[in-house]
Amino acid sequence: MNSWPPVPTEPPARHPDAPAPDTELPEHYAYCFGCGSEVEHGLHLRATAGDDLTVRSRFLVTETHQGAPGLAHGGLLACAFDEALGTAVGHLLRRPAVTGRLETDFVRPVPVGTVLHIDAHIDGVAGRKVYVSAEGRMNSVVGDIAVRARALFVLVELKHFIDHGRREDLRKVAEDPGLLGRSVDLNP
Ligand SMILES: CCCCCCCC(=O)SCCNC(=O)CCNC(=O)[C@H](O)C(C)(C)COP(=O)(O)OP(=O)(O)OC[C@H]1O[C@@H](n2cnc3c(N)ncnc32)[C@H](O)[C@@H]1OP(=O)(O)O
Repeated sequence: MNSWPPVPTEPPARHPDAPAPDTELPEHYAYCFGCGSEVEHGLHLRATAGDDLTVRSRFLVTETHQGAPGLAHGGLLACAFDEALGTAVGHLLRRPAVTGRLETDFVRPVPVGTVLHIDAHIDGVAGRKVYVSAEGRMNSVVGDIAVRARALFVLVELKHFIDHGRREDLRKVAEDPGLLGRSVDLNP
């Protein structure tokens, strides 16, 4: 395996206002496919702040997440890891960021009905680049590893979302700010 992080990094610092360990984290956007409560067949990931630079997420694989009969779709598993890794960056650093690169190793098939326990860890920061990794275990925090993932998130300004987001969705959020879970500082 290639070395990780792939470039020299600084040790990341947990933001002083990051949620305390064991805090249940709110969804970051009600219409997010990964965590949003308004997306009927979304992934509905739930996450808890861990110690230091970690976040622990749970994802129940349902029959709407199948790729082969009775088995989770790999792309949806990648989505769950994108969400879990992004949640760690958002809540622990409290800075807006987007996924620049995501790699996944699918180690075991994941049957419908499995709860994946995803432990994400911020590994290093280099300028705007944040390197994060995670392991997903089957049905328990000490279960067999089913998926491993590593990602680069890139810190962005809020302007990124305003410039690129669809107008009608931005308007909806402006009218009902409660749709955003406020994981990050909007005026850092
Ligand atoms: C709580 C929140 C949970 C959220 C979970 C879900 C997260 C998501 O799914 S986000 C949506 C998916 N991602 C996107 O839409 C991002 C689309 N891409 C972009 O907007 C841009 O390419 C973006 C912002 C990543 C980078 O663009 P830009 O701001 O111009 O910066 P740029 O200079 O190109 O890159 C910054 C650094 O990252 C590096 N980088 C960017 N992309 C990559 C990549 N794919 N691989 C390796 N390095 C990369 C660049 O080389 C550069 O490095 P350096 O600083 O050493 O020169």
